[in-house]
Amino acid sequence: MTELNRLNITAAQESMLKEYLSQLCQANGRVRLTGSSDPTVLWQEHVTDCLYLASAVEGTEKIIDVGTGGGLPGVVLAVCFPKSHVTLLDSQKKKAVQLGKIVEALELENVSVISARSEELAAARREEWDCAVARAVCEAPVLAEYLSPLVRQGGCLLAMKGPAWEEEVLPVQGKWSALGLSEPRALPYQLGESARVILRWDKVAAIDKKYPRRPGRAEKIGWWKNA
Ligand SMILES: C[S@@+](CC[C@H](N)C(=O)[O-])C[C@H]1O[C@@H](n2cnc3c(N)ncnc32)[C@H](O)[C@@H]1O
Repeated sequence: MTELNRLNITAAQESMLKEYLSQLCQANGRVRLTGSSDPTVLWQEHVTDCLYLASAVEGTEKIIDVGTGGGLPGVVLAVCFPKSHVTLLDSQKKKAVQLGKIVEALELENVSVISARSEELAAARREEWDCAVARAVCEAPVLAEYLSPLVRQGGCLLAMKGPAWEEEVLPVQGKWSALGLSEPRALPYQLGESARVILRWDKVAAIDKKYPRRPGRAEKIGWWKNA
């Protein structure tokens, strides 16, 4: 399999991302937005990681980052692609409030911050985005149920995953069409010592009207059990 490359950024983008990390560390003192508050660790393990995703979404107009927390990967994508519009979504209001302040301080005009669960947003703004991305939110099958109702037919879903990704997708093999999706494709890359992948599903058909289900149903009753 061909390895994914990290997106090359300009000096101006690098300096904006460093400013983002500085804002993130300050905000972390108010609300826990990310595990580490060390800018070097955040750069090496978080921003660098998201730059691999960036090479997979280049050219996409409307992106939504579901479960964005402190803005990862969405803020990195917004800095890399000023012509794209990036929606940052998190169910925790206190995180969204702090993230809104970071976005304002960075003067990022191509970003919206929304506090809601993905199921609520998808009910109101069904299949509106070209691409939905997520990092460290939940296992792939549940995540796909969150993301698919937000994405238009012809768009794609991208999930950043560690080495255990195969265990997550195996039980659902051959069933993804129930969510209007192709079988997932793994785009591998290496982050330091860690073998990682971006899982990509193409949205090949409109999703059934029963999705999104009510908030919380996706974790309780796996969609694939009846598919
Ligand atoms: C572990 S954090 C990951 C944050 C960030 N993506 C990162 O890589 O650092 C997961 C976030 O997903 C949010 N989340 C979980 N399920 C969600 C849903 N259905 N809709 C919106 N946000 C959700 C949580 O509130 C939490 O902030």
